[in-house]
Amino acid sequence: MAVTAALLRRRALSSAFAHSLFCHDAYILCLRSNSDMHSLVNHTNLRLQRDYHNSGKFDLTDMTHPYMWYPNAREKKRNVFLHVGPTNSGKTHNALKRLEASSSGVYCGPLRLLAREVAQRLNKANVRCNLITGQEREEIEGAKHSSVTVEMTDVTTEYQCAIIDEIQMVGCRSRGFSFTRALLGLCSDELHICGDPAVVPLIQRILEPTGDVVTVQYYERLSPLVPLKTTLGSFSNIKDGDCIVTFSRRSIYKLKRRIEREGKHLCSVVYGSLPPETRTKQATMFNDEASDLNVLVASDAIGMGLNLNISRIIFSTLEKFDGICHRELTVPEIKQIAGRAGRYGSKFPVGEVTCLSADHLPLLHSALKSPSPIIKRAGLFPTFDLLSLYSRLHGTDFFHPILERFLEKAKLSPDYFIADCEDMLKVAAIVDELSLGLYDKYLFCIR
Ligand SMILES: Nc1ncnc2c1ncn2[C@@H]1O[C@H](COP(=O)(O)OP(=O)(O)OP(=O)(O)O)[C@@H](O)[C@H]1O
Repeated sequence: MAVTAALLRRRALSSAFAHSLFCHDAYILCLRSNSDMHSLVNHTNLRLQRDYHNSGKFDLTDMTHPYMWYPNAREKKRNVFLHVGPTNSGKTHNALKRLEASSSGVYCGPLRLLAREVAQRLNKANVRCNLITGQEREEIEGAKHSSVTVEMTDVTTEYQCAIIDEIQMVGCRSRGFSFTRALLGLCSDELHICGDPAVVPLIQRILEPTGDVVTVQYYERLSPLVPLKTTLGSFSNIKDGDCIVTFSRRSIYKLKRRIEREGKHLCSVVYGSLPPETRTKQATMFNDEASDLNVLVASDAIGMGLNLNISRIIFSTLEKFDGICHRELTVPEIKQIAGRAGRYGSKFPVGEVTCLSADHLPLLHSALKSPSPIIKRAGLFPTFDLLSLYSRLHGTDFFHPILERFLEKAKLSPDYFIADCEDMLKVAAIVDELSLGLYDKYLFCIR
């Protein structure tokens, strides 16, 4: 009770404090009166530095030039290679070859499982490689390479070679900003970016003011992918190498039981909230010809980049709950998931795709034929430096009011959108109850 009362008192104090701070809108600063902030700015942000030198003022909420947030990267003229094409076209393979041959480097991917796959590949090729994700940290002595989930990208270390995989996720409303941060901030001589061709014009526009040299390489699919004219029909038609895709844990286990009841197959399961070791084990057992688990039931967690021995993808539905509402899968999502079938070099050189319900066949076929819609904007979120300066301007370490106010005032160029911060604001309200520094609060919110 006492703890709750203290927390409530603190929250009330925090909002009263925030209100008094924000009654007058003081986000245009004159730095001459604050040498401490001046030195912080000089060390952190070229844009602020330039505006300060021009006029003695800056607007902290001006996010129109995010490429200037990363002075280390801007000191380099990076050679950027955009590897774009359909799934299973060898984009990541070619980029990884460069990473393996480099003296230092980093792979930044969208999934823990993918980061693990790359770390294993490099270590197997005698290139020592750390694995760093939000949940795991496996450091290898003497390693000059790391494989990380994109949120863990280190924009302060210098690399010879860096990879950002599945760059089309730059347009994702909740995670896109981490891809933008890696894209603008990685301090690497060579930067390889892999993904869907729908993102090319946006990346070219975003990188235009950086001085980077951008080369685009287009790829073709290495093995055929055949959309079937008929549905699965009966569960007795399930065969080795099939992967049934569905979008809730409940239906994953329901389908697994349904298939195993036929008595012909045992199923591995892969979905996002499985602990990483379990997920890796399930994927490995499905890939292992000696294992009895020869059918996979999975969520869209298998959709990106993973190399699994899948012969046929069977969509149990083409709708999913995306955290806000039930909606139809998008064209890129359908193509991405379907593209897992018939991976080049796997046991099944030709991939097939179908679904359980005949009602879904027309959408499946048309999606596989359509180009992905062009991605027009990239996610953006203020750096810690900006929020830290903003909080010091307002003299508070309460993260929620700072973030809320900053986002309200933020100014962006047309190539960017501000990340969906609903969840971050919820986390900010909780971490404001704890005795943490602003940096820890920031990390809690963005990872
Ligand atoms: N030149 C090659 N030699 C041997 N194997 C290759 C070659 N190119 C690609 N592969 C293999 O083909 C499979 C698909 O390649 P890769 O993962 O690079 O495709 P991708 O275009 O990045 O696909 P996605 O977009 O689905 O991630 C991988 O198993 C990869 O190792």
